[in-house]
Amino acid sequence: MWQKILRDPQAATTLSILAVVFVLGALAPLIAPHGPNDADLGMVNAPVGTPGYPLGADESGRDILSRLLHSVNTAAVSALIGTSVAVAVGVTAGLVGGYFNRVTQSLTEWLFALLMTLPGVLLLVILMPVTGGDYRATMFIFGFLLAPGIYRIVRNLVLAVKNELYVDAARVSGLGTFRILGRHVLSIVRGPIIIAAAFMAGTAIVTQSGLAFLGVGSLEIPSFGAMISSGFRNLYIAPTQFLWPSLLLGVITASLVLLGNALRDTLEGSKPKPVKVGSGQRVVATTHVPDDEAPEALLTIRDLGIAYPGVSGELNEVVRGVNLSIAQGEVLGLVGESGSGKSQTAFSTLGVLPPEAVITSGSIRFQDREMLGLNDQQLAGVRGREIAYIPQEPMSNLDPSFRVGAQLVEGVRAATGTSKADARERVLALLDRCGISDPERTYDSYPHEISGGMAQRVLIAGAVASRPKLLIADEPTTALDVTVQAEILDLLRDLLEELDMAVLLVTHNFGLVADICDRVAVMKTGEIVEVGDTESIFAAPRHEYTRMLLDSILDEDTVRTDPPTTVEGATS
Ligand SMILES: Nc1ncnc2c1ncn2[C@@H]1O[C@H](COP(=O)(O)OP(=O)(O)OP(=O)(O)O)[C@@H](O)[C@H]1O
Repeated sequence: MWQKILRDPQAATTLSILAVVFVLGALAPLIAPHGPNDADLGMVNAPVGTPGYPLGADESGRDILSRLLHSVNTAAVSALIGTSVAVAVGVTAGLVGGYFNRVTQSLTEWLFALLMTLPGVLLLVILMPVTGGDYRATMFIFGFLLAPGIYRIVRNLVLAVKNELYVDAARVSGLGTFRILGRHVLSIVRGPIIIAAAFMAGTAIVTQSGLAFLGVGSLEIPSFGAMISSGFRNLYIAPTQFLWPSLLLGVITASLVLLGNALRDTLEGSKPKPVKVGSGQRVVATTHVPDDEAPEALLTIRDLGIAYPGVSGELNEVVRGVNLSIAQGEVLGLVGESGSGKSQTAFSTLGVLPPEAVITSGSIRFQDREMLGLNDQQLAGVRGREIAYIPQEPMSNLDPSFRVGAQLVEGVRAATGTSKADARERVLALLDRCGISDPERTYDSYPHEISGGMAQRVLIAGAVASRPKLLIADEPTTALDVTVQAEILDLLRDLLEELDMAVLLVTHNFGLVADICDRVAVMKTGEIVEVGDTESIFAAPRHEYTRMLLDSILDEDTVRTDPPTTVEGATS
């Protein structure tokens, strides 16, 4: 995290400025020529450059440079107290209010809503008799007034994260509440808290200065506010008295705000981004590749390279020099171990790689049209119409807020432009065709009301609705149980015959490959190692890795006694 922050020019510059200012402040007792309150009546309103008074002296003959240096310390202490109290109170209440039961949630919410209604600066002025004018006590109270900002951030993040599967997994693995909060929840809120703390430090400094400007607090304490107030009174006699503290206060608060912005860019930008449809993909490749493919090829992938930036910005290729082609009506199986690059290859064809992905080389031609470099609008004309997609996890591809029918109708209307009534008829017929026994009921159901197998049938119905020329199926049966897998497989086989679609089938499942694929491409660590028709790949695999994959198929009739086969570079 620190490496990332320091590599950002804005963060590095503002951090350096703040470090220099606050170190000078800390050294004030050693380097300041005078005490902050040492007055010399002979030096009243001494101009800039007076010997011993480089920035001049104020209306009481006090050295402005010395007071500035000591004021930095007052600002630092104010920021430290205000921010620490806000973070401690806000984080604790946010964790408790977000994680525990409804009563605790309502109680903390009510308390913090009440806190937010209090008039901040006015309250601090009113409480002066309580604080005795001590700016530290004032900043302590101000920390409570800042806490709702942190509380809201933490509470919302906790509410979002507490029902995640990994938090459930931690719970069932026996971790106590505080371990879960510390390990799984606090790590999520850390970034946003750091960002908010930077902004709050600036707010605390400005508020303390504002109070001092108004004369709230001890006159003995050197502070930017008190200096600005004194300079203000002398504005026409000695304008620079007003300039120096204003300038330094401006530099400190601007640096804190810019630092907060830079932290937000670096820390929030570092969160893993989900795959986004329509986010476009960055292509740095020259997409012109000699077209030596057979004219009947529907999809031709040539020399495809996909990379992701590593921690220090270097590109790591996860797909290299991939060549594939699929003819009209052909079913091509793309097999390989987990992480070999199958899904990346499929996603690049659909134009849905994550935004950080970079296509480093190659070309993807679909029906003689180059797909790489198309913008989202151009891709939208192809996706869902001519190229359709069936995902691995059907449930996560259906929006839980809408009924199944409404989601399918939306897709059909976008692809075909038919009326709502026609689209409904078509969807009901498709659901029926895809083996859903009560299409009307499924049409009116929410995703959580149907089973995984039904959800996959729904998505298959949606995918084939526009009679696409190419279907990309990413492990379409993996998330389903064995009997449902067989039914879905039957359905796919029937639909392929009926619609004469080409299919790119990404799978681990050799049974599925043997059943419906005409040809197979085998991928290993980002490269295609073997391509051939299904029969010859099964009968006589040429590559050692293909043999290893085939040898790993479980045989139901034989009890395996041999040790697992391995090849260099393959993971188990
Ligand atoms: N957003 C990402 N950032 C960095 N690397 C990524 C990202 N997405 C995928 N990869 C890497 O790309 C490689 C190929 O991933 P891909 O999902 O294509 O594998 P796969 O063969 O489909 O695996 P599986 O069968 O498990 O889905 C993996 O090493 C993975 O770590």
